[in-house]
Amino acid sequence: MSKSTTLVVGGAGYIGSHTVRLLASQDRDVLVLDNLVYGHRDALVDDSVRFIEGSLSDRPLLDKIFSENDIDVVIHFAAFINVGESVKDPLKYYQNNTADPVILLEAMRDHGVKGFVLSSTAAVYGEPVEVPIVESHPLQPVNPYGWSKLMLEQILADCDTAWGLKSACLRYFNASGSWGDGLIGEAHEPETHLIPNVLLAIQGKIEKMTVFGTDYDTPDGTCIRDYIHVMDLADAHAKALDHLKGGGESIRCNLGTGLGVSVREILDAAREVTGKEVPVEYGDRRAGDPARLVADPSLAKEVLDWEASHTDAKDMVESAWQWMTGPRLGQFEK
Ligand SMILES: NC(=O)c1ccc[n+]([C@@H]2O[C@H](COP(=O)([O-])OP(=O)(O)OC[C@H]3O[C@@H](n4cnc5c(N)ncnc54)[C@H](O)[C@@H]3O)[C@@H](O)[C@H]2O)c1
Ligand SMILES: O=c1ccn([C@@H]2O[C@H](COP(=O)(O)OP(=O)(O)O[C@H]3O[C@H](CO)[C@@H](O)[C@H](O)[C@H]3O)[C@@H](O)[C@H]2O)c(=O)[nH]1
Repeated sequence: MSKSTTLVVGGAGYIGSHTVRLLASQDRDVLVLDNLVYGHRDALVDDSVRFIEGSLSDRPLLDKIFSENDIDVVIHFAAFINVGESVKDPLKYYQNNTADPVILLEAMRDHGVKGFVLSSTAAVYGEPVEVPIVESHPLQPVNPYGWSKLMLEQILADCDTAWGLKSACLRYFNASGSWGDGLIGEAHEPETHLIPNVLLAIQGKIEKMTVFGTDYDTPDGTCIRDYIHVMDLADAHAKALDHLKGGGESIRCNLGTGLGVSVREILDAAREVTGKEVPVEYGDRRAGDPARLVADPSLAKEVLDWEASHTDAKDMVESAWQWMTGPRLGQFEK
């Protein structure tokens, strides 16, 4: 297998920085492009990783990058990720998550780069008609964020037909946890995700966390999600990279544990891990939240020989807590 360069777009973000660190630890040549709108330069902890600050829509910059490097696969993490914001400001999402990546794809086509790994999402399925969710489940997103990703999946399929672009669309469920040494972890601003908000409330960094809805048709009335450890996601990207470098066909698969965990179960896990009470209030449902999102992860096992190694919700919470109490206290400087 050749040691060509992997371009990681959005590699200074949460999932990207963990994947970049894993790839670097495997002695792979990695170049990160990130405009740092939400990412952190400090999240790239390996000196061997080259970094360029810039946007995926900057065609002259892309031409320079593809001309000067022997890039065979692009891993594309860069996107806006806030579902609620996508409902209020859909064009922001369609521009950055769907339209701008077309510029990246045009540059790839023109420079003969034919491998693409996409951060897709469980949001492409919308309100599930059957759980666990298999990849053949109807694709009916219920928000612009989900549509922005689904449209990009379709664009990738069309590029395969037209010029042989091979893609791996990885539909993540709920990313969580950290590298584990406190140097990198989840640092979204604003933070909307459940596990970090629970831990921020425990630390007193936010006054309290709100449970969005207790009247769902689930055993304890709160929403059920499939929490997948960020290191398992990173591992799946390494495997997807090998799949594409080895001449594999385009694939689309779920990345989850296959296990559903409720919001209340996350609160219990947080109490157990930290030994502290969670300052919590019980509020209304958040618009657009399906009651249950749980992956059937068998296809990923079949096509990538990948499966989650962390399956206990307590592990995910403990790992997030390690980041928030580690040397950087859950914060990047820049
Ligand atoms: N976090 C989750 O639970 C989750 C679940 C499913 C899918 N995803 C997808 O995974 C990907 C990564 O998510 P994350 O949680 O790491 O988000 P993140 O915001 O931490 O990372 C995204 C990175 O992309 C960069 N970026 C955004 N637009 C850019 C542009 N135009 N040019 C260059 N860089 C740009 C940001 O600066 C940031 O560093 C996203 O595509 C997201 O939709 C995330
Ligand atoms: O302060 C909070 C935050 C969340 N929740 C609930 O916790 C669950 C998980 O929410 P969150 O952590 O915000 O993740 P999701 O909304 O499930 O979305 C994540 O997971 C999806 C895939 O399942 C991806 O598409 C999204 O990008 C990613 O943000 C949901 O039931 C929320 O209602 C709360 O009760 N209180």
